[in-house]
Amino acid sequence: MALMLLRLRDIHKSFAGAEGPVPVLRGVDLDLAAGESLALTGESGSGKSTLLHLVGGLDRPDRGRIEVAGTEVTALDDSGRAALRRGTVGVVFQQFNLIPSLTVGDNIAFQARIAGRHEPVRATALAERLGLAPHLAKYPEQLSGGQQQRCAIARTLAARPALVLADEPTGNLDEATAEEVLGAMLELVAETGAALLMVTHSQHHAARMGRRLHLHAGRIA
Ligand SMILES: Nc1ncnc2c1ncn2[C@@H]1O[C@H](COP(=O)(O)OP(=O)(O)OP(=O)(O)O)[C@@H](O)[C@H]1O
Repeated sequence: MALMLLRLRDIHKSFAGAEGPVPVLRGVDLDLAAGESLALTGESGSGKSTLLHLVGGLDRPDRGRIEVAGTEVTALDDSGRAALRRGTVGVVFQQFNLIPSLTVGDNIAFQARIAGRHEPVRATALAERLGLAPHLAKYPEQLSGGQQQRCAIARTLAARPALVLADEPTGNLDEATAEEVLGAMLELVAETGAALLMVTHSQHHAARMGRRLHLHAGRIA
């Protein structure tokens, strides 16, 4: 049986509103096995990014249990969750969070170095695959938004995380480039046997993923 990389049980999350807590997630269950790719869709404000933040250990649920690769994230302290993000979970968020003082090449290698998995040959191949080879010596501010987005994707994948979380990773790209980058992501994730959980607004992109779940009214519809 494939290793279960992600298991969510009865996840609840509210945020403070003017008239008391506003529930965003109201009992989310989800399983994702190694090698699977899952598209998470749902209208704007339905809680997709919130769910990714909880899985990535960037925030805590009010209730429920999150397990990543057999580790109960909900039981970890801040440093435990940071260690999980260094070693096991790779995140590509809407904000690229590239390091301005590092070249594109060093940005790509950064996460892999921290995880102790930097392989220059792999990093170069990734850069070529994502159309970044001519830009490796540049700095992030010299790249277009789409190139920065691809750099953030390369940085995450270079570290070979077991679970990749991506929030609209192709949102800044034109349709043709988005298609290509999504294809590359799916192949690269499949190559390493990782699991991919990706938020997308594109039904077309969702259809290219192994499974699709829709978030509505705080639950998986
Ligand atoms: N830190 C926060 N504090 C207060 N409210 C928040 C916070 N984060 C998210 N919310 C609220 O929770 C709801 C869900 O937000 P979230 O960003 O998860 O939605 P989303 O489905 O990812 O939306 P989009 O598709 O527009 O990115 C929204 O109503 C948002 O205003």
